[in-house]
Amino acid sequence: MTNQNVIVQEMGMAVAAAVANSYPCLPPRSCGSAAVAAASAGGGSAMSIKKRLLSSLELSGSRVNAWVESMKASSPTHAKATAIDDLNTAWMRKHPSALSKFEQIVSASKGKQIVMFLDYDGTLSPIVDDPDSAFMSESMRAAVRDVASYFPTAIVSGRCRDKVYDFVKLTELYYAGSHGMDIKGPAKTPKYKKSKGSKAPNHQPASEFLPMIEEVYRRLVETTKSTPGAKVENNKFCASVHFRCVDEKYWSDLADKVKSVIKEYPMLRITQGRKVLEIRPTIKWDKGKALEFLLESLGFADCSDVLPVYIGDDRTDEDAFKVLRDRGQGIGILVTKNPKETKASYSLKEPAEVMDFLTRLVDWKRLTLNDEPIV
Ligand SMILES: O=P(O)(O)OC[C@H]1O[C@H](O[C@H]2O[C@H](CO)[C@@H](O)[C@H](O)[C@H]2O)[C@H](O)[C@@H](O)[C@@H]1O
Repeated sequence: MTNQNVIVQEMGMAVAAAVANSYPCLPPRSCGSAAVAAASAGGGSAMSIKKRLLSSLELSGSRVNAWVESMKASSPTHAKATAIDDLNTAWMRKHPSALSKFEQIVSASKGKQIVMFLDYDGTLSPIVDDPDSAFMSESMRAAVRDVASYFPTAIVSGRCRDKVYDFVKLTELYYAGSHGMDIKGPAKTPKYKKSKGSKAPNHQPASEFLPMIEEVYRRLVETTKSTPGAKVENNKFCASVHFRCVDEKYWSDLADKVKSVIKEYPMLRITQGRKVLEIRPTIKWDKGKALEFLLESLGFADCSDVLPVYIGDDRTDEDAFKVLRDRGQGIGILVTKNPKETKASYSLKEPAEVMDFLTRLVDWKRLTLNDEPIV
């Protein structure tokens, strides 16, 4: 892994840089400079120079338009803004808002059981500097509780299961912590009708890595303690090294420190999240596998009458979006304010929109249940 691909960049910055680099900086010399030269050559007062300059510009007709367009394009702010707008529009066409396409989404669920999968950080709680303070709001908790009373609902997080449970505090949910490597079913029996063949899903496919992760966590804490702002989190079956509060000038150095520890553990790999490096076992298990495992445990393996809906904001959620694409089943929704390469079909801008979406889903479900004939 090179320094470049371990240094974490949020996508918006990368897009802006690409846009800035792909635009010319100067207008064509011929139009503007010819007009100025003509004006200066004639001599005279500032006013007459301005008049002649204007008439020269008027006379040039289409060339003037070209110059103005070129000037606009060369203005860094305008060029960037226009190009970013174009990118946003094209991206939104490919990944429309799940709120504006709500009807389309619910009509895809006709005759199917929705199963809801929710990432935690950046999806149910806003991104904050201190990972220990990433609380979810009471209103979000209420929305998730309501959703879980109608649809099987799982939280799928990079955090260890206990920690994410401490934030969410809802016993009726399924939890898949450590990027899906620690799965547990609801402590409280959910209200919705369970499907035939569903079984309690307790699964820890990376349990033999526990001592190794513990050791690596301690070594990472030791190795990174000299980097101001660095923070290492023990997520049980994986560890996270946070860059968010580290000055960018130390990012390469911090990434090197992480690599120097991990190179001694060939059974571990490094993946990237939002200003975080995640150290995890090389086993073929991720959020996508967790989604498949949960669907199977819920009795929906190889079923056509299920509609998994996965909402997440991070690179690690892409494994789940990919599974949905490959199955040709379900709906992936990426939470992002900036265009990003993704396998998700829809988007939402931020956790507040996620809450709106969940609330609308519950309202829609209540309405459809009221519409059902009483027998
Ligand atoms: O799968 P997730 O539930 O999204 O967990 C992924 C990581 O999320 C947390 O880190 C991120 O959120 C922090 C709090 O907002 C933020 O400070 C950090 O920069 C983000 O990367 C969590 O702390 C990690 O352990 C998770 O792996």
